[in-house]
Amino acid sequence: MKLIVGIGGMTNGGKTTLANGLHRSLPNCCVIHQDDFFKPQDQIAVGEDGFKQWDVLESLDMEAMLSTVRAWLSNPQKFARAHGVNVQPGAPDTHILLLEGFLLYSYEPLVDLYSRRYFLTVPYEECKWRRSTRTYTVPDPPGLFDGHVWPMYQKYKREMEAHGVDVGKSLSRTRPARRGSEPSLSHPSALSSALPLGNLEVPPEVLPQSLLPLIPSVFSGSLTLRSAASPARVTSLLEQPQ
Ligand SMILES: Nc1ncnc2c1ncn2[C@@H]1O[C@H](COP(=O)(O)OP(=O)(O)OP(=O)(O)O)[C@@H](O)[C@H]1O
Ligand SMILES: NC(=O)c1ccc[n+]([C@@H]2O[C@H](CO)[C@@H](O)[C@H]2O)c1
Repeated sequence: MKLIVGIGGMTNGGKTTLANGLHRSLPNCCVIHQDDFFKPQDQIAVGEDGFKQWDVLESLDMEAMLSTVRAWLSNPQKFARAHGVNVQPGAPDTHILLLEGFLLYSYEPLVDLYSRRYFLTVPYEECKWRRSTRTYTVPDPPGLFDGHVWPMYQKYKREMEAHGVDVGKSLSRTRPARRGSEPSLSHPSALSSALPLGNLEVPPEVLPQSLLPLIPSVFSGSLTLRSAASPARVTSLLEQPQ
């Protein structure tokens, strides 16, 4: 069985931290980071506002990202080996691909491939503060967060909601797969079924509390937290009733 899990959401919501933690904890698990598909700096348009438009879909080479996902789909074992992931001989024949990024659900060819979509958010103030502590390969110019990053986040989230892209739900009950979409996962109704993956031990600092109720429905087996404390600041669309 092949599972593609989206770890999406706003900038600095903790996506990379969570994806890397799950990647370390799960067997036969690969991760693809959307940030690795930014176009070169000289191809990033400058908007009327004077800012380089890093936070729009056109600034990412999404065709290249889709090709990488297709390579995994066509042969997850080979993909895992090529990316230094140990394929565990005793583990069940389940392969997981984590896609991590801030615009995961806005690119039509990918949107129906997910078995599960997560969307991590934190409040505006927390996001702005975290972002101010980060230095990207191209550092943020003054005013970028309020002038570009936050408005684009709101725009894409509104569009995602308008298109009915559900997050945090078993996708066998949500959008039907587009006919003829290639590649597709073999049996959508099987995607939300329990997977015998054995124990998943996740340190609390990488697992927001709000994700706890949902993780076991994707990754069965037992979920162990190494300590009782867990960051509580992460809020999420996941908390919407299903
Ligand atoms: N659960 C958490 N609780 C508190 N802080 C966290 C948590 N997860 C991540 N952080 C902190 O938030 C910041 C951003 O984390 P991370 O790089 O994982 O976010 P991201 O969503 O991948 O961001 P970006 O997409 O902009 O690269 C880091 O400083 C990290 O230490
Ligand atoms: N990774 C990069 O090259 C890069 C350069 C400039 C800005 N960013 C920011 O990354 C975030 C997504 O993780 C976006 O909000 C970009 O602004 C990334």
